[in-house]
Amino acid sequence: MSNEATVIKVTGQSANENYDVVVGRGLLGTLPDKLGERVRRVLVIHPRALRLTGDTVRDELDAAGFTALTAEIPDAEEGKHIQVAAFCWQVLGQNDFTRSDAIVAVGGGAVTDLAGFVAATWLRGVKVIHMPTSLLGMVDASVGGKTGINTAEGKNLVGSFHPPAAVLADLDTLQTLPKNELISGMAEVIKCGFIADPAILDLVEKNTDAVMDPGSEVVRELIERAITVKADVVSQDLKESGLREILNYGHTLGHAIELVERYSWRHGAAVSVGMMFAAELSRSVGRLSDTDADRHRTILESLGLPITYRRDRWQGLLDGMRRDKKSRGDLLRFVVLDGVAKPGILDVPDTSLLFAAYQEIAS
Ligand SMILES: NC(=O)c1ccc[n+]([C@@H]2O[C@H](COP(=O)([O-])OP(=O)(O)OC[C@H]3O[C@@H](n4cnc5c(N)ncnc54)[C@H](O)[C@@H]3O)[C@@H](O)[C@H]2O)c1
Ligand SMILES: O=C(O)C(=O)C[C@@H](O)[C@H](O)[C@H](O)COP(=O)(O)O
Ligand SMILES: [Zn+2]
Repeated sequence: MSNEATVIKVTGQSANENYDVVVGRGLLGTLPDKLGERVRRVLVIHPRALRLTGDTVRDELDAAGFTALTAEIPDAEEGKHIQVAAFCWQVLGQNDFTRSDAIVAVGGGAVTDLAGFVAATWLRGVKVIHMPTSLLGMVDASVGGKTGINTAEGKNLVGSFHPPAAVLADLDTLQTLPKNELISGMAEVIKCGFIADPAILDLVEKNTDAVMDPGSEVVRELIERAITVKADVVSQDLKESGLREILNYGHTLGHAIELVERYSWRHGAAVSVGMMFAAELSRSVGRLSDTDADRHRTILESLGLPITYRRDRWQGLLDGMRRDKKSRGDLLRFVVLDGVAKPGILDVPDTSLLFAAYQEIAS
């Protein structure tokens, strides 16, 4: 097992906005260096479930001479709420955080999204470093600078682009991650396989047992490959003016399912059904072969990810999908595939096409 850290580089809009995504073990000791010399105060934001880890990070920073404190926030999507951001702003204000101070996010994607949003908005932008502890957080949420919170109307409807100064993905933290969370993260890994890196799909198909072992070399390779896909895309198109939309494969329906289910579904599970839908849509308009569409079903099912959704929820899903960020006026837009690693966009002015594709995955 390799103890060497892997560094994947993300290129920003200017040289001082470049940052490293470090994948390895025992990375906490490298945090002070990543924060840099100007930082004095650090707020470590973590969920209740990771109190011990958050406290360890704070103590390490204290020992390194920083003034560090923690903010404990509600778990999972409960944390991506305006009132939670307001609580963090209050802590920052009451502790005199200046523009040269910093935030460290310790947790899954919900924490990095919320902490990134707080960092983007405090004094109009302070430094944030992400220490993702879930698979999904490592391969997706901590990279690329999308930050956000949910509103009653939908997922991630408020947010901004605020890239981190560094991402430290410590593989050891995955040892305590519940299995369903590992599986959820695998959905985003597989998404990267379908949109850009077919080797990911081959690895998952050939190593079904090792994929479920967070300590395996296969999981490490999958993590590094998925981060590389994301880093390449966001380095070219940070603000989603074109290419970055491919990272939204499966998310138009996926986010609508999360909303309809009041966030009781894991993000990756919803994206899994969303990818099935996008594949059926791609097939129905003659852009994706039967073989490639069916490959979605077999690979997602092999990991225990859901591939169908309730027939009676169509209208609610359609309402949710209209608020997707890729929509333009009344036009719904979907990321589709013209083949594996050949993503494209489908404009859908007529929802009957969507309904027909939905019948293929409705249960
Ligand atoms: N900004 C982006 O580009 C981006 C990309 C993908 C997903 N997201 C967002 O990320 C969120 C999903 O992320 P997630 O799946 O990590 O969910 P999450 O943050 O809700 O974490 C999932 C659960 O795992 C727990 N957990 C995390 N790490 C753990 C560990 N090491 N040990 C034990 N428990 C642990 C959490 O406390 C939580 O209960 C969604 O809100 C999604 O919208 C954002
Ligand atoms: O980074 C991106 O861009 C993505 O689309 C990655 C998605 O996996 C992620 O869930 C993202 O938060 C969705 O973004 P949104 O713009 O649809 O809210
Ligand atoms: Zn996602």
